[in-house]
Amino acid sequence: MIKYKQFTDTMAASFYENPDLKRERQSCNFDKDEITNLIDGNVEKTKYRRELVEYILSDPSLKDPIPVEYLSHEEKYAAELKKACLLVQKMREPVPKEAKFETLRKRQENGKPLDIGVGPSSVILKEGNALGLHFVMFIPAIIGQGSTEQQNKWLPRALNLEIIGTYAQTELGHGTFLRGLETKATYDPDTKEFILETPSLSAYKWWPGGLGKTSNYAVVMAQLYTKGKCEGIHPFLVQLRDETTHEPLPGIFVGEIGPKLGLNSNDNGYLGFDRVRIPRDQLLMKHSQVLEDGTYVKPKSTKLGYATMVYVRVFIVQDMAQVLRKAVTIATRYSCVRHQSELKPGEPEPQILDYKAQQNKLFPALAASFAFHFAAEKVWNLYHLATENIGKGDLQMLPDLHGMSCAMKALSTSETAKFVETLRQSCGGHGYMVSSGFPRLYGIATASETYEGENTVLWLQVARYLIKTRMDGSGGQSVAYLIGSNLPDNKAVDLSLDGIINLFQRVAAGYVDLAMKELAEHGRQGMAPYDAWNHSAVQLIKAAQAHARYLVADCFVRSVKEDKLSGPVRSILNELCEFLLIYWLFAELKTEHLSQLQAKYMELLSIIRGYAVNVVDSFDIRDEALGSVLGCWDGNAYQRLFDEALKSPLNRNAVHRESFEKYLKPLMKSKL
Ligand SMILES: CCCCCCCC/C=C\CCCCCCCCC/C=C/C(=O)SCCNC(=O)CCNC(=O)[C@H](O)C(C)(C)COP(=O)(O)OP(=O)(O)OC[C@H]1O[C@@H](n2cnc3c(N)ncnc32)[C@H](O)[C@@H]1OP(=O)(O)O
Ligand SMILES: Cc1cc2nc3c(=O)[nH]c(=O)nc-3n(C[C@H](O)[C@H](O)[C@H](O)COP(=O)(O)OP(=O)(O)OC[C@H]3O[C@@H](n4cnc5c(N)ncnc54)[C@H](O)[C@@H]3O)c2cc1C
Repeated sequence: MIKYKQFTDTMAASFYENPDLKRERQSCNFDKDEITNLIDGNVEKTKYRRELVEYILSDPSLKDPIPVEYLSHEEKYAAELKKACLLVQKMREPVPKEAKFETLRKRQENGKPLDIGVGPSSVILKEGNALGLHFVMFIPAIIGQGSTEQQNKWLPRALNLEIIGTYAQTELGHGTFLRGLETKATYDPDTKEFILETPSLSAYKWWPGGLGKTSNYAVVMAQLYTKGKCEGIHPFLVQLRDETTHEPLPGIFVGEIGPKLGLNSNDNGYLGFDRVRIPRDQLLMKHSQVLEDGTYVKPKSTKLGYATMVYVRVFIVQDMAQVLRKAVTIATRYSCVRHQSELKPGEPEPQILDYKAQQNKLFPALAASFAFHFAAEKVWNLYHLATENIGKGDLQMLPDLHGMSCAMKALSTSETAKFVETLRQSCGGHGYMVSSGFPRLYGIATASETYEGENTVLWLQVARYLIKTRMDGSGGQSVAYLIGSNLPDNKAVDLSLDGIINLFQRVAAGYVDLAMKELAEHGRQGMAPYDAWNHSAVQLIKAAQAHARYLVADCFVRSVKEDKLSGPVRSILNELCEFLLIYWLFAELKTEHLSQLQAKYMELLSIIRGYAVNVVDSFDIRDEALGSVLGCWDGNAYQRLFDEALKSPLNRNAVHRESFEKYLKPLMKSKL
């Protein structure tokens, strides 16, 4: 290892706490645990999560020997898969009898497995993991699409990881337009089997997570043909690889699609079929069936086959709140310890956190992390209620669930991606380092804008629901304000939270009406409805976005009003809520309202400045989980940046001998 002049000794560094951070923490005047518990769900859940994270992090076999970024594509996959498998094994073993793991042990003694979940697994699996799709889509697809018999047969094996699966829907030629998928499953009544076929290059499945090398099964979405008729896309449970040798089965062409912008430990894959036969009972038959003679039994709604996507859209909102909490923790702590430039002439360089322009970059993201947390809770509850009703044959809530999950998925992912980039910029040059943690978070946020429904496409689904509601009054609870007499009144702007929510409704309703006008105008000019829709897309998307902001804002306001909060935490959340609402309104309002809100916005910047560091501390993210040299709890950013740089293989020797001798030296010695 090459030498550098050392300024901090290692022992001293382990007791270090940056004085600026220390000062902020000493002036904390609220109970940080209250916010931690709020995010976890309750005190018991916090205790469980903390023990689980400690349990995972204290295992040396789950640590990365070197940062994964220095590994090759192949090594990255192998290293992260190894950790994922060891983690699953660890969760099955009895927890040692140590006081610090008491909650975990009791849980096991009560016959409850240790549930890894999103948060704890992401503590060590940060680059997208090959088993993720198995838990997030394969198992939910069996539950949501399989009959009771099918669930009894397949779920225990999947839950035990005797089989590992993915969700194979997207094809090279089609991702958004599901009716255009080409993979065929043709029923053969003689053998009582389906024959799976990939009829063209564009029909190859392309993208599914964990498909390339890891999965031996998949839920495959294919066009169902029976009795010579196409009945549309349906889910089939298909074995891809031999359960012992892991070799692909005959007629299966499977592989990995190569490096991506992020999530590179996940072996996203391709898949083709050459007349692969599967038994009839591997069509997942909860909602529709093919009888032995080939008779097709229709579902109550063709959209029930899309339910796995709805589930994951809901899941993603929760994931985005988590990504935002990490990104804003990094940027806020770093802004507290970083001093730059001159605020008052001749005075010492201030903390960059004191610049209003910097606060304007950080605090909207801080507030939004709470907004998406509450939105995720709400849409999660709605999902469970709607699914329960669907189970009883009542599909009434389906359109509202679809509208709400699309709106919240699209807003949470697009805002998170934008905020992560702004937060990266807020850390100047150091934010551009991989060791800052931002590139990984950006990789997740931008992928989420595309997967599980590309955002533009989801905005247009929301717009379709808004326009329909405005026209025939048929929509559910989330769009009730657009129906006839419920329309928000045009009273003067009132700056209470309820007043601002009323303003959000007015803005959204205004955009919906503008879009309707535009559609009608195109119609009058003789355009066909589908052409008019295409020509009005810009306005329609604006309406959908304003509606989504209203939905999330409304959730935030309602959650802040709940009486379980203490006075100090309630006022912090109240201020953050008001602040975000004003921030979002700035994007929508005309100048006459702006000056009223501008003063309030600037006042809130100063108030939030007072507690921002303590609020991000209360997110309670361990340094190992944050994965950022800039955002560590102790604020020792420069030392950590340096230590991380020294891990670069280029620093093993003072001279990179081979390239110097072979290329640099001859170049420098050669004459023109
Ligand atoms: C040790 C390891 C431990 C691991 C532990 C794991 C823990 C987790 C780890 C990490 C956490 C990470 C969290 C997130 C991970 C996520 C991973 C995701 C990976 C990605 C997967 C994918 O991308 S899968 C593929 C997704 N694809 C899509 O989403 C396609 C998008 N397209 C569509 O949805 C449809 O085609 C579209 C809706 C756009 C149009 O459909 P179409 O049939 O053409 O319908 P249309 O004519 O437009 O409308 C008709 C009618 O139907 C209504 N409708 C449409 N969709 C729905 C629906 N889903 N539900 C209800 N109704 C629907 C629509 O509104 C219309 O109604 P009417 O107006 O006619 O009334
Ligand atoms: C990291 C990652 C993981 C993924 N994992 C999986 C997985 O596990 N399983 C799986 O099946 N798939 C997976 N996918 C695929 C993903 O679901 C699709 O990429 C996504 O649904 C978008 O579809 P597409 O790629 O066909 O884009 P396209 O639909 O071709 O979009 C291209 C452009 O066309 C626009 N467009 C398309 N249709 C319309 C329209 N009607 N109106 C206006 N504009 C339109 C879009 O807005 C976009 O700008 C994954 C993708 C990524 C990036």
